[in-house]
Amino acid sequence: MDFLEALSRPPLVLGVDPRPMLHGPEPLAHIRRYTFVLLEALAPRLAAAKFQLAFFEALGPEGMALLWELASASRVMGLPVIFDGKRGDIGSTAEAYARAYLEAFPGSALTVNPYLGLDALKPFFQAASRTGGGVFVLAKTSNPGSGFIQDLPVEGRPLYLYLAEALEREGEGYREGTWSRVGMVVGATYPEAVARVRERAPHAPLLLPGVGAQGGKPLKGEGLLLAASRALYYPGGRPDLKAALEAAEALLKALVE
Ligand SMILES: O=C(O)c1cc(=O)[nH]c(=O)n1[C@@H]1O[C@H](COP(=O)(O)O)[C@@H](O)[C@H]1O
Repeated sequence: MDFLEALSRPPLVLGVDPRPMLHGPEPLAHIRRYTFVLLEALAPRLAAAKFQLAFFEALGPEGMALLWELASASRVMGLPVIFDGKRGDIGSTAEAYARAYLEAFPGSALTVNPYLGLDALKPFFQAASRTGGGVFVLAKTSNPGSGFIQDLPVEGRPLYLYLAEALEREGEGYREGTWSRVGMVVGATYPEAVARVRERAPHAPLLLPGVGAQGGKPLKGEGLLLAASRALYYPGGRPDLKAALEAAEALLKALVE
């Protein structure tokens, strides 16, 4: 399955950011069961599942084994997998990150950090091209302090728009029809930034995290993938299958109608 097919699925992304303290005396076993059931129930209603690597890394080697298992299961269910790792390094190391998360682990797409420059992003784009995957480059992040660097003025516009223009140009070489494999992350907490990035980068899939727990509201539009982690995975602050399904339906209703 090509990652770009995610753009024609329902525009909701389930963030899987497991907190072991919420899962009782045998947290890994409970996280495995809960996530499997949730994925099975929601797979046809989602664009993708997004696994935040930090939460699995924090569980040690067993956490990484669980990540592999859950991501593989998602792919078997026909659900694209976004690994949220915000990776970025010099080109030769970026190649290893790309192999790790777009090939060795069954990722369809990976979030990456642009701080090192375009040469350091290229290995990710090339890997995505090889694997039928996607890359989401951080443009305007959802956190309150993202403007410290990302809003700095560059030739009359904020840095994140300068970046969006450069990535739209770069992404042209990785475009298949309407959509490029070079996407961007823009926080749903900054709807005006989403509109400005979309204007400058009409072919970039945009991943919009920050819905719910961070105060972001559902935003509709072509190529926008709305991501929620706590609001979907822990509605009411804890694992709750029924409430999670209801939360997904409510978000989908707001997105599709
Ligand atoms: O790349 C991301 O997914 C991301 C980018 C961003 O700007 N803000 C952001 O919150 N995220 C991730 O999206 C998830 C948000 O979690 P919730 O606030 O629980 O929905 C976390 O896994 C964050 O690491």
